[in-house]
Amino acid sequence: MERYETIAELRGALGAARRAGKTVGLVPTMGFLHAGHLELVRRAMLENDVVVVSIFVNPTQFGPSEDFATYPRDPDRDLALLREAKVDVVFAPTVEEMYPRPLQTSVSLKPLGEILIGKVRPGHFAGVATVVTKLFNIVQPDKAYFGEKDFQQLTVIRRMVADLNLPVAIVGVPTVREPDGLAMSSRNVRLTPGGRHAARVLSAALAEGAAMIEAGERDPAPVLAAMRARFGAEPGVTLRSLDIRAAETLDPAPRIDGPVVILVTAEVGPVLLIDQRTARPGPG
Ligand SMILES: Nc1ncnc2c1ncn2[C@@H]1O[C@H](COP(=O)(O)OP(=O)(O)OP(=O)(O)O)[C@@H](O)[C@H]1O
Ligand SMILES: CC(C)(CO)[C@@H](O)C(=O)[O-]
Ligand code: BAL
Repeated sequence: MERYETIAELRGALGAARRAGKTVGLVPTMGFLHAGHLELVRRAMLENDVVVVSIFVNPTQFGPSEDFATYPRDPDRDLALLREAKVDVVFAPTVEEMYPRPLQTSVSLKPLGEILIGKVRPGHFAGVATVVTKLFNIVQPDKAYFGEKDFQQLTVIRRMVADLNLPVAIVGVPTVREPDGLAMSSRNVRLTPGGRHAARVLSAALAEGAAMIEAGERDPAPVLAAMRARFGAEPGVTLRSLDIRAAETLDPAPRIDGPVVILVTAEVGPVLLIDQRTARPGPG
């Protein structure tokens, strides 16, 4: 496995692979790897000759009062896991390498990047879209892999790629979960034992909501009410947002007439968790 910190070194190595006719897959991450990331890596390794995993905690997608400084980091463990997974290339740039001077250029999506999580984290998706564009330009992958757990992020990136005709295929990978249903996330490590137990309510409420839709419920109101009641019965968790949206566009879904996604944001102590589940309306 090769590890590069500079864009020039990485480009040199990938140029040789590309001239040899090899396909390149990119898995962008912020490190502190878990089985969810490793599933993205596994998919990428099945579908490409060379796999690049980037590890970069991107400051521009964090708001001033968010957790950039305390975001969990463990580069040595990450490298050991990627070596064990037989990844070809790790790109782990410094902030100075990615942002040698303040950017005057950015990619932002309106309204897609400003709704839902974009409303709670102003500027977040502009930070994500811009750094992902930089990573695409640096690596020039044939395919790039993103988790469905960050459903709005995946939707933003698909739309950006379509709008700007970026020559990369986006692959969405289903959410990897703990045995009790909790979506794996780097931030789970910050949960107290009580918080970890309480956090099961996210996936349990999503399962209940999806089951109602699949059983034929076409009105979002009773689905949202049943899910809110579950959160209400779990004092360790504060529901921050709960939405049912059209799965492809994230447009509001006043009636459930096609595939939808249920999106949850909740606070467990100081830890902000997100989860999602898609559902197709069953015969009502
Ligand atoms: N449980 C999971 N299953 C599948 N993919 C995942 C999972 N968790 C994260 N990913 C994906 O891994 C990529 C890198 O995510 P990131 O490094 O931010 O990890 P994370 O666990 O989502 O961290 P965070 O605590 O910020 O939510 C993203 O495309 C993300 O959607
Ligand atoms: C896509 C990403 C690596 C961009 O910084 C980040 O938002 C993440 O880890 O999901
Ligand atoms: N996985 C999303 C990255 C973030 O929370 O900033």
